Amino acid sequence: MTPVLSAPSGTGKSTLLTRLFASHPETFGFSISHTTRQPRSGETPGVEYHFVTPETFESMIAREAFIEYTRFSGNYYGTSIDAVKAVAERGRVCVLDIEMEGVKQVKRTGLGAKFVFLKPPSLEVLRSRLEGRGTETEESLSKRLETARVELEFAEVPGVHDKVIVNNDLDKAYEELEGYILSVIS
Ligand SMILES: Nc1ncnc2c1ncn2[C@@H]1O[C@H](COP(=O)(O)OP(=O)(O)OP(=O)(O)O)[C@@H](O)[C@H]1O
Repeated sequence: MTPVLSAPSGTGKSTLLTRLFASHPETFGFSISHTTRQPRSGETPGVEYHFVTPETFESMIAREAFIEYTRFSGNYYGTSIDAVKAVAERGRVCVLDIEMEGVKQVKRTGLGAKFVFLKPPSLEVLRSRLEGRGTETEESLSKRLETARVELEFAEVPGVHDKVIVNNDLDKAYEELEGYILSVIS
């Protein structure tokens, strides 16, 4: 059973998953995604992401190396089959951290998955979190907010997600996420 966590960018997936993995270091493992975006300061190739060129990424698409991939804000992001296998080979549960298009693709693969959607309290709060993180330009901020609107609409479709958690109070959201994920993997 693979837990899949999705959310609009900036909702708090990385924050919550970092906490989940730190609390249960023996249980979980991140699959390392591929991306064509530039590393941000403090990011190490092969740790947060495998940073690759668009040419390399497209050759991986052609040989069907990805479980899911998306083009977002002008860059590709994808989860390779090998990256997920690498986690299982270490005896860990792989939690997939992906966005809406990835959710649709994983649904099509027939991979045994439980879909958890993390929801921002509102689009206004999401905007201020993205601004507070200090990683966005005005242009990338409005792109992310527009994408978020579409993702929130998709999340309303009945049956798409097995669990919806609103990330308002971080500690409460964490407890809900931890409780749910531990229950589906045991
Ligand atoms: N419950 C919360 N209350 C207030 N701030 C929060 C909360 N959860 C996360 N944040 C803050 O919101 C910002 C975005 O969180 P984070 O980087 O974890 O989002 P993300 O969903 O992983 O985004 P991306 O998909 O773009 O990587 C961070 O600065 C984080 O500290």
